[in-house]
Amino acid sequence: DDYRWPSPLYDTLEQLLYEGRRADGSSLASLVHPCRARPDTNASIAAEWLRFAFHDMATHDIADGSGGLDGSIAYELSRAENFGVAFPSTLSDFEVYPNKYVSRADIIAIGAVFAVSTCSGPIIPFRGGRIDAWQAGPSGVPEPQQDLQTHKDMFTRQGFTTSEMIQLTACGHTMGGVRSTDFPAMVPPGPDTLLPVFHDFDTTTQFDNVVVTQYLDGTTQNPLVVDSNKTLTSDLRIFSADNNDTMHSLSSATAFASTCQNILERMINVVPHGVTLTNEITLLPAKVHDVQLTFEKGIFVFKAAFRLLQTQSSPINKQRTVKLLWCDRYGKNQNCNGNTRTSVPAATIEEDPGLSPVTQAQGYSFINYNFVVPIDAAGSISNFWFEVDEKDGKGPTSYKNGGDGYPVVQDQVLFVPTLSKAALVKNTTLTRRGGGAPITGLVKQYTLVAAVRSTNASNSRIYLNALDVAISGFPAPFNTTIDLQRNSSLPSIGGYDFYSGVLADTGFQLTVDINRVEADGTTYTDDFKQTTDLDNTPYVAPTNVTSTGKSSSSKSPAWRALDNLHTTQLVAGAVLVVGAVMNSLL
Ligand code: HEM
Repeated sequence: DDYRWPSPLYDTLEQLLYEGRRADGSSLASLVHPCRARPDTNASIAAEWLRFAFHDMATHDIADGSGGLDGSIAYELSRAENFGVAFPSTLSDFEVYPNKYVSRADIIAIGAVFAVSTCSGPIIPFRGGRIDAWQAGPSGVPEPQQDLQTHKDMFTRQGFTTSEMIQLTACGHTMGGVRSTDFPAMVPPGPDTLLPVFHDFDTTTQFDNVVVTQYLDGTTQNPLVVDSNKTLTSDLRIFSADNNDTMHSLSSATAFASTCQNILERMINVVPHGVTLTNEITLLPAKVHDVQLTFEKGIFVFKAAFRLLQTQSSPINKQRTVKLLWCDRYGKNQNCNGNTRTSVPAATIEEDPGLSPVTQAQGYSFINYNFVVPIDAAGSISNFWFEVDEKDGKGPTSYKNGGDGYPVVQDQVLFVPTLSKAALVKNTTLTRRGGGAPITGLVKQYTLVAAVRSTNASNSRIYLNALDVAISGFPAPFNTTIDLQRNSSLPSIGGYDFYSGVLADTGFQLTVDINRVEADGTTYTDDFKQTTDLDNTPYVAPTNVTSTGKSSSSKSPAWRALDNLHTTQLVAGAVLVVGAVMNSLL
């Protein structure tokens, strides 16, 4: 495998798929998992999500490359082919999840993967990289009153043969059913007309072959097969389109699962021409995440989380020790030429095995080792790695990112969440796209703070890009750039000055990239920072640091004094003092 950290696109997609949540913890998977019904209705959320993906895809034209899974369905809900309450509910389920690296179309695809696996179906391999259309596209989703030839032509246009049309429809119509609120002639409403009555496609709510076996043995109650109005029995026409050959081939549970896995994978990978999908996003056995060099309570800290897999069948090894190790970026210990720093986790977090249906179905859960360590600003940090010792006599295993460790790409400009904040304010400035009246109501006003390494900073431009694509109704992304100004109310610490800027946003997931451009054009970026917690970030105190390594004899007395300080453990409270001493030496 050629994965190397950081790979923000891969890392972000991997987290959403296998942890079920976006970076700030909001869980997409928990909306549907475990195979849930929508509160206050009888609807299967999994069925709604799977159908949503089909309807977004179904407009594809393989000849001209238009349409496909591109999120255009958000703008197509007024069409008869997309009618019913399920579509707006699903759209709002997905609303808060897209961001810089995950398109709404990728979320629709992951939604289909979750939907199938949470109801005990196969795991559909997932690739990311779909691109959102941000506007309505062509129409062309099948409707039940259309004749067989029309349906065959539509699936041919999408790139599927008759047999594949049968497979896809059977794999779709194994969950959920027809609802009275949408088709009252097929499904008579109950006494409460607002509460839909469902006639399910088969007698199970699971993703299974029962839809096929009940069709073949004549016991099916699928309204699209048995309704007395033969105009609406599209499943009967489709399932029997090749003398039931395809339906017979789907009758065993294993054949159904593997055929559906393949054909649904193809379905979610139907994208407009010109869109290139990533490689399959597979579960990383050891993953680094939530890495941040920053200031907390006046201390320069490095934070990193290390995620390991845990098989659900075996207990966590309580003897295991996990260490973070790192090298200084500057000074005599640069690149661990002298000392190597090390520390133990500030917190160990066992994750709920039900975090993502896909991970759970593979028999895994996660355990996270979260590190928070004080960093001597003068020495800073260049790269880090982990050592895991199971205490089984085999010695520690190193996790070095396939080589030289995990890089701390830069320390020149750093987001400082804990000095940043967000407040709800009355809107005065934001207007609608394309002009018109200002948006009424409250907007979130952010004050965002960056730490800037003081070296030559007066010649640099410090600015941030703020992006929010999770906006109600998806009118357009919020995308803005603001320059940050030196904030004199925040005194400099350890060779860093603080800069800040203010912006307002109506969306649900603002992320910022903080940039520093030097006079010679060199650019440093602290990429894709979340703004959910900011000054409410739960505080975890830094752990002690141990320094190991041989001391060279050819050092100045001042360096020896520092060595002593380091080997006797650099504690959180002492870091600023040390930083000051070393600054004066460098
Ligand atoms: C000619 C092809 C198809 C036609 C005419 C068709 C038609 C329908 C109709 C009329 C309903 C009932 C909707 C309602 O009551 O609001 C339905 C439900 C559903 N369809 Fe299809 N469908 C087709 C193909 C597919 C395919 C290919 C998939 C997915 C792979 C799919 C997935 C679903 C699901 C999961 C439901 C249940 C939704 C729920 O319970 O909320 N359908 N379909």
